[in-house]
Amino acid sequence: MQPARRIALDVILAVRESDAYANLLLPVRLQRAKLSTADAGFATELTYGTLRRQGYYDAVIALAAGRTVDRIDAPILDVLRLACHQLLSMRTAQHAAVDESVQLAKTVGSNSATGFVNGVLRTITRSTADEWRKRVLGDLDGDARLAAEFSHPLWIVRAFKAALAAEGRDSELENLLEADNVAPRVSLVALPGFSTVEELDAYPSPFSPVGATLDGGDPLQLEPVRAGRARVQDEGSQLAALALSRARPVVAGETWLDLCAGPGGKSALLAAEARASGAVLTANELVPARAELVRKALAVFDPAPEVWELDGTTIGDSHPDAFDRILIDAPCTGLGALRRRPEARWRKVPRDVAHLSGLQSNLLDAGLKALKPGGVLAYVTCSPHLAETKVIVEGALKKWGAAVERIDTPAVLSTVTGEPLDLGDGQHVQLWPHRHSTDAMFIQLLTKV
Ligand SMILES: C[S@@+](CC[C@H](N)C(=O)[O-])C[C@H]1O[C@@H](n2cnc3c(N)ncnc32)[C@H](O)[C@@H]1O
Repeated sequence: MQPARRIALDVILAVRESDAYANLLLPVRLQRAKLSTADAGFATELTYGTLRRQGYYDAVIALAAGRTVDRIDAPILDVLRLACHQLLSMRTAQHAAVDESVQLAKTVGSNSATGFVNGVLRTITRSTADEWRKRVLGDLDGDARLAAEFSHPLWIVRAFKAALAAEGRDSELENLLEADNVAPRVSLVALPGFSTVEELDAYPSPFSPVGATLDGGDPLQLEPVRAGRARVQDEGSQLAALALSRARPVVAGETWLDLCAGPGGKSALLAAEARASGAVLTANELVPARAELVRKALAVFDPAPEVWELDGTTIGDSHPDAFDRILIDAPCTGLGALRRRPEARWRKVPRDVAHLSGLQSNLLDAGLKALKPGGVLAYVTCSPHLAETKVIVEGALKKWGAAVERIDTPAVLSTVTGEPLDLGDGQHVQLWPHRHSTDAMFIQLLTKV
């Protein structure tokens, strides 16, 4: 049995059985197995592609098996999904995909399950990928058709549709869903004062002045990354941190707070910006294990910024009118980062939005209390869901009345980026994978009068 397929199946099993994150577990398994570059690439495509397109493959499997997928043993269903990806989306030879899948099924199921896998896969091989597509889409139309075709839960398709419509970009929904199914290239940040884009031997990113894009290869092989002078970071995240640090000139001695800092990516960039301008950053993270990651991310600084472990919703009472700049990179559904977290779309449920939006409102309210009059606060999410973005900001503006004002965030970012971002109307920034090749990051700068 090919080790690449075994690894892909193990990761997919762990994602389902123990809520593992594929993007964290897979690199560990690949490194341990010492696969060749080609085999590691094959395992990666198999794992991520299967997880992303799971909804679509389930529809194919249900048709081929003549039963709904909830009536198939979960590990056997995982084997079938893996095979579907090879048969319908990759150029794997059919006999290899079928035979190896049957071998995999033997390791996780009974003899009868092995026969079942063989039968279902033989049925799938009798039609082309295009014929299966036609069968799956059948007479579906509208959002349901897009959900099936691009393998997204229907509620997420509808949330994206509403967020695009709010910008008059209704016609871009297919492009957005498609972009979620393509693995992004690795994006790096060169921490100012510690590294440079030139040193990273990568292409300068189009928008972030401190960003670089790798064409391929393992970023951990780069010395600046290993030393913590440069980091893997989505370009949208870089722009969110820079929108705050460069919103206006820094006065030496300013106090900055990153309220929800774990695992520390934006804190590291803010700390570098603070160091260069004489400001003092404090990071805060509720979850102790994640606060440790923040300390690790900040270890390159001497002295390293303090890391607190407070509940951010209490910061307004414990530190009223205390900070010149505050970043609230709020806990969110992460719907804007689906291309980087292949299984995430199947884990989220609509009630997550309701729970998180309450927390987001409380964090924003606390942050505004902790902001000095005249200070700048950046409210950021890596989700474009309106209930986590504009609705939260509008709620805070309503509550605070004339005491809080929006800052024209697109205007601020236009002074930061190399290329114009081509944003919609309004004072917020909504980045999009299909337009900017970034996560769908939302950024709103606010000031307290
Ligand atoms: C979107 S992540 C932040 C990502 C981070 N800014 C970065 O760039 O690496 C949100 C973080 O908020 C933390 N969090 C959740 N509830 C919190 C609270 N009540 N107070 C402070 N942090 C909280 C989560 O544990 C999570 O680490």
